[in-house]
Amino acid sequence: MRNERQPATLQVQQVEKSFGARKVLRDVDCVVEPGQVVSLLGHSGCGKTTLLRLIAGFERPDAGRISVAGQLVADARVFVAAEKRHIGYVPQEGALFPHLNVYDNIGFGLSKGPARKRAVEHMLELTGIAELSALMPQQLSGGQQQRVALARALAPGPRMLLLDEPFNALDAALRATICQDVMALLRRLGATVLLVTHDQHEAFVSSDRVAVMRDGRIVQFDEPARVYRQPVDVQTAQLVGSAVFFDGVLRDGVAQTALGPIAAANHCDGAAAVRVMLRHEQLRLAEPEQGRPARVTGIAFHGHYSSLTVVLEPAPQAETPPGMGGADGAQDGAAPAIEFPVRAHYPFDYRIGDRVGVRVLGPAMIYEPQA
Ligand SMILES: Nc1ncnc2c1ncn2[C@@H]1O[C@H](COP(=O)(O)OP(=O)(O)OP(=O)(O)O)[C@@H](O)[C@H]1O
Repeated sequence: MRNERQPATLQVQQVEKSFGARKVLRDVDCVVEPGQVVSLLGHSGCGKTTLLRLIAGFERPDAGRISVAGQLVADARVFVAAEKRHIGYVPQEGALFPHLNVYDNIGFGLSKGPARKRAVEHMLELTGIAELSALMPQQLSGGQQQRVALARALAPGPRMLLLDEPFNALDAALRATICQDVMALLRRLGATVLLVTHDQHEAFVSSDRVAVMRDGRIVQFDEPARVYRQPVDVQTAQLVGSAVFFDGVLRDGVAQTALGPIAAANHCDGAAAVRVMLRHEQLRLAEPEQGRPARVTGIAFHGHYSSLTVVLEPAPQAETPPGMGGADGAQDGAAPAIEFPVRAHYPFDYRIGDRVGVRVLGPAMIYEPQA
């Protein structure tokens, strides 16, 4: 950060928050280490902004504790005001002061004097917007406004930065570039950052850890790769990427499925009916004799890949896990046909009706069937 304040640890312990009868945060725990970037990822309404506002000091928790750099800032008795927490906050869509130019927006929270001038000029330089300094917010593009909002939050030298869906208002192409630039800048500064997003790609590329939120709880707090490969439950698996699910029977760490035996990526005890999750990239197309034989029943073009719907050919005497099957149902001594999409990358030359083989790469995540 610009001044001598060191990036801080954030500790959130058993925090609860309700608005009227509606419980918005339940037993929220997380620790963000100094200089770490952590994303809060979840569907709309799961409580992401509320958690950020509690940390910033705009709301009081009903229960639990929040500490910044080892200092208690909120619990049942203590409440340190937002301006005393030294936390930078970039709200959704920047929220610049419309009557102030860029220079004065950035300097808004600083006392007048040479130090303010130095800080604003440094921020203009750092965020690459020096030439915009005299312009009014309405004269700026969405991306430029985001940079000003970031410069304003960084100018007082906060010990932590909270970003609430800062790239939401930008179109897709600009969003990726601005996100990359801003996160690279924050990395150079060594800032502790909490980033709210509902875009899993943004969370993965930006963060050291991802906190997956659902119904006011953090259901998983992990490195991005673990969240993607070993999501704690089916909903988290679906939130962070596309997947194919099968029924199976688990025995000794191996799931018996219509695709054949698949090793379990997570620990499971005993033998049981289970739900098996494979990421799309774990399913590969091959010659029929080099994989589980199937037939192509549909092709959807997506640009850099095409999605082929395939129906597994009934396997004679296959060990059919309970509940597994498609519309055809089981025939005597044969597994039922089941249908799912497989991605084919360019170049490819598949047609509807082609016979293919389906191969599985790597282990699968195994869940309770009712999950
Ligand atoms: N001040 C408030 N008064 C009453 N209800 C509120 C208040 N703030 C938030 N809520 C409710 O709390 C729930 C969580 O809201 P929050 O803004 O934290 O969700 P979010 O995950 O950030 O959603 P989004 O991604 O849409 O911004 C919502 O149902 C919202 O209506």
